[in-house]
Amino acid sequence: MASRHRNASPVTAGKDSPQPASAATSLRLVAEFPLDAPEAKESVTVTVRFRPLSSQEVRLGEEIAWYADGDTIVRSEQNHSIAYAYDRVFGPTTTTRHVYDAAALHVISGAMEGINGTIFAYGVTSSGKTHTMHGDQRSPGIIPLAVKDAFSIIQETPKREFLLRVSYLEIYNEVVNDLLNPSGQNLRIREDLQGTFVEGIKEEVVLSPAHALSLIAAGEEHRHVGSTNFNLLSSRSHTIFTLTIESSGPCSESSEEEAVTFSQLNLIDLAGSESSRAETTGVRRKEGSYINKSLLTLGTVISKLTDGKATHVPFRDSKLTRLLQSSLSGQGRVSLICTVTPASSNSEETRNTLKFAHRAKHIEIQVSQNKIMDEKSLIKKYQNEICQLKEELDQLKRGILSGTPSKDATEDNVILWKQKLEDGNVKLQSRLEQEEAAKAALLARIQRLTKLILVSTKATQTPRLSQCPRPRRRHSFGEEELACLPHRRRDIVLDGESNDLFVAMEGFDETFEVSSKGENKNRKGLLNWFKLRVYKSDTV
Ligand SMILES: Nc1ncnc2c1ncn2[C@@H]1O[C@H](COP(=O)(O)OP(=O)(O)OP(=O)(O)O)[C@@H](O)[C@H]1O
Repeated sequence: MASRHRNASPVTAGKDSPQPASAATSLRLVAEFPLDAPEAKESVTVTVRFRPLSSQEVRLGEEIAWYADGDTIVRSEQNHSIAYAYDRVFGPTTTTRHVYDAAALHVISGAMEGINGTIFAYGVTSSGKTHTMHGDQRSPGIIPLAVKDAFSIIQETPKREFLLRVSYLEIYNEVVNDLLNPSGQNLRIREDLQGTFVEGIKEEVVLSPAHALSLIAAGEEHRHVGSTNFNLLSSRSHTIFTLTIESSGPCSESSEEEAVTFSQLNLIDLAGSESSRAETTGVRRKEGSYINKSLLTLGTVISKLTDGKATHVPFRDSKLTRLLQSSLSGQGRVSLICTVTPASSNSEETRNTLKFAHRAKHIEIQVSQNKIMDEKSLIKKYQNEICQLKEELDQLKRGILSGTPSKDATEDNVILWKQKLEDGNVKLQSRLEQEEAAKAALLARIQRLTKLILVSTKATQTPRLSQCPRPRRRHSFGEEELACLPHRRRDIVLDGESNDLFVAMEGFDETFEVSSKGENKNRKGLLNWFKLRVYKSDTV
């Protein structure tokens, strides 16, 4: 698969400039799945995003220490010969949409085709990580933009069926907590042939962007956030939002052996690395030391991966690096967005971030499409069950019909049949009732399973849907678009039936109930705006 992003540009001169890339190490895990496409080598996409000086920094008379010199260079204001080069550098006025297009879009579209993807924001506290990953009402972040695009891609891909699941966790003081399930605390990280995973984490099948984002918003309620000297709403934990994508041809058309395409997209908002000036006492200091330790381990892992000689990479030294192991080992696309502040008071921290970013550029990754050949995939399980149930339903209907008089039945037969009933043939009556009940149960099961599988409505657009403007990636993430996405409703017509089935999003209202409870003062709440919109517009 062709690389869709730029390679590292050469670094400009300067005593502080990083050295040319050493031989990059690729420790790719062996994929369990057979691959039908040749693997392509890429490097991690590394971008740097400046935030503007805050009003407080302006008030304090802070000066600019680092600045974006064109599209790919970060330069020191004090010493112009010190400069670093990246795939892209975004100045303080760049919108998140712009960052998304350059740093995230290729990862999301790859994930929809079966290539694992990881995007993470790294930077000191208050440099703009959460602003970049989550965003706010005026400027949606990479997570909502990615979720929306994933559903748009499904809409643009007729003749393929998708199943999307999400999970959302935080690593707080080296403990993994499930943000979608408050009782899922201190979860264990396990390993199998496919890599590391969190045991017992809740995964929710999602039916629409609104559904997925309402789950994130609910999860945000549980995230650890606190006030520090530098940020009133500082993230005190790392969070990983995972979108698991399965897709395959439709059940009826796919042969038994057809593989399912499977991938995971990890969207990570790291807690900010903290300087010793950051404070503090008690809880905040403890949190800070855990955050720094895990980020230090991340830095060490990246150094080892890129120095070409390392025999041991200490993935196991922190929960964060353990969970990122397969991504950092080169399995799937990785995009690192380093957020920095131009402020002179943070000059040294910014330089450290820039060095970290530069090292990460030399990680080599292999891009390949994952396929599952067996029945492990959930989508295959559902598809097969739907086919089987439809067959059973057919048989049942044929059985019922054979027990009832046909149109062509002779008058004598009809009389005889009626006679039997009138004579109190209770057995036949109850068999009919039982079969009707079984038929209804089968139908209900088919409906429940079918609505979990997402398909493009392009081939079967109803007039109501086609009146809605088609979602386009370039639009802002508005209420109207969410309301008009096709995934809120799925019409299915079963053989011999003409049921127009409306999808009631099971669990959605319930989840929303939870997330729409009163405001949590501590919560960063950047997705709160979203919930309010959903509440108004998304009643299915
Ligand atoms: N690119 C930007 N444009 C405008 N405002 C920004 C930008 N980046 C960050 N900000 C603002 O700066 C403040 C701090 O940003 P944010 O909370 O995203 O930092 P953070 O890196 O996530 O911090 P922490 O690690 O402490 O959680 C917020 O008020 C945010 O709105």
